[in-house]
Amino acid sequence: MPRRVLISDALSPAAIAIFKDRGVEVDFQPALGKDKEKLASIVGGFDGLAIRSDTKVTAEVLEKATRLKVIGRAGIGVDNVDIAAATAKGVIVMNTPFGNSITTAEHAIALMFALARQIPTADASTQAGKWEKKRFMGVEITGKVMGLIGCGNIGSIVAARASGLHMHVIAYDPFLSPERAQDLDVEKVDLDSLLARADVISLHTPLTAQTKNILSAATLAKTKKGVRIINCARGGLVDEQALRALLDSGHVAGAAFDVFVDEPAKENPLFGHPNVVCTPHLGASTSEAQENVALQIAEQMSDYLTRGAVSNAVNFPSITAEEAPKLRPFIALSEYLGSFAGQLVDSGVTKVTIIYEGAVTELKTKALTASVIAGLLRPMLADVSVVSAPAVAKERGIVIDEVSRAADGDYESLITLVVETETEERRIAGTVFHAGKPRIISVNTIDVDALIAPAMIYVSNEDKPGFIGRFTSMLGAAGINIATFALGRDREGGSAIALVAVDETAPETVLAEVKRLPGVKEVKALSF
Ligand SMILES: NC(=O)C1=CN([C@@H]2O[C@H](COP(=O)(O)OP(=O)(O)OC[C@H]3O[C@@H](n4cnc5c(N)ncnc54)[C@H](O)[C@@H]3O)[C@@H](O)[C@H]2O)C=CC1
Ligand SMILES: O=C(O)CCC(=O)C(=O)O
Repeated sequence: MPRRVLISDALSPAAIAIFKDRGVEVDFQPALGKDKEKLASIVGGFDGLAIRSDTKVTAEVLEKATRLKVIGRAGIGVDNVDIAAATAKGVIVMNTPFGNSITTAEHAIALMFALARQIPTADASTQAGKWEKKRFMGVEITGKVMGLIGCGNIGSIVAARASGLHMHVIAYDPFLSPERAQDLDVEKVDLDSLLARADVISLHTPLTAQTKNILSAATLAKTKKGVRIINCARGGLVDEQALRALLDSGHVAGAAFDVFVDEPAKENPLFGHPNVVCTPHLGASTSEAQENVALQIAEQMSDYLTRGAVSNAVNFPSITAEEAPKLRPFIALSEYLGSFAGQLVDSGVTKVTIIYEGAVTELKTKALTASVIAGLLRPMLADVSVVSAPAVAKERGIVIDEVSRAADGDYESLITLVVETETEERRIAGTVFHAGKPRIISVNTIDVDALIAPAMIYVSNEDKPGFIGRFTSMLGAAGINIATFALGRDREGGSAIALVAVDETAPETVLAEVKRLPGVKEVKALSF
């Protein structure tokens, strides 16, 4: 079935051609994001949803998105997507972290000049025929201190532009390393120093619990008199009421805001002040940036939907289109190992250790670990997916340990899964041979060599003569055809296992009969 993508915001039409070239069907409805009900009513028909900031992908929308595999945000901030709900549904959320950074940094600089020279009000006054030269006395930018709160992609571009304007740039960003600060020619400072020293403060952080109201009444009170404040990042970083009070008192000389606590902002505490300049979330709105992000998101989404490549996902590790085919058989193996263990354990899983050995360690083991966990949890939770599994496991307090080491045996690549529950430990190992077929090569440290089949029977028994004959006759008498039969034992007369592929699932009654055979310790029907 062809993959279908819904574009529900005003993305550059350049995206459409990319989707079509890659064989993905597109429905372009640029105003749909503003109509929550209509979006929810049609989203169920699509594998991908491409958005900007108007579309709010809430848990309610995701509830209806029964076929959705990927949400692509043509831009940076993904705060209009309920990531936790998307992850829980196994939907990948990807963004384009760099495509609009330059444009947004340029907007911050444009707003700084608009404030310094009062360009919007001077323009309105001049065009009204007033010629008020005395009213619009500005300030020079050269030699002033630019204080950046957040110095990531956009903040560092603003830093470079501000340095070019002969400003002295200081930055407060706990995650900015001293080396990076030095490379950027930025002085790393604490927040209080920034507040005390900056002539212009520009915010460039995401909105998080730590950054919400980072400029509050208390911190704004520590700013230098005459400071100008620019917010091109996210509404909510600045307490708008507190800022208005300081604009009214004259402590803050000007504020330029592109983003607001409530958007679209129809009313706002900052509106109407003569020293305030506002734009309607235009930071990313240049034709260059919009083309960049539209092309990039269309490529990323198509690559995921048609080739399994994952890039710039906020809820899954990246996998390139070249890696995807190499990973695929190991993803299958990982899911089988997890599923095998999940079908064997009877009580709550407490810890999962996955040991990667040999060539497989070169692959994206995070994706393999997610696949193991998905396989493990699926027998208990039907809806779990590779994307949601790690979060679900964490929610349930399952400890996940990943170990990578050099090959130490007969296999080029080996994955061993150890699952601990309150009462037992299970250990299952597998590999992928050159033909790409996953195989189970040991169960509870007993060597075996079994291909995986949709229906299997696992038996653990004492290694005594007569068991195999009785077991196979029992299956034959029940009309169950054996496809393949793999045996293993730890030593003569010790513990043995059988992994039998059958053409149809063995009924409980047959399993109960097998269980009654002398020396049988455990019997399970497995399905993959
Ligand atoms: N107005 C618009 O149209 C646009 C707005 N944006 C927004 O701009 C913001 C910045 O984007 P990028 O630079 O690409 O993000 P980024 O992730 O590259 O940089 C964010 C920086 O904030 C820092 N940070 C995080 N918590 C902090 C804290 N508590 N205090 C100080 N610094 C902290 C991080 O260490 C990081 O260096 C985002 O919120 C994004 O959504 C992005 C594009 C367009
Ligand atoms: O798409 C837009 O216009 C908004 C861009 C934005 O805020 C972002 O990329 O974080």
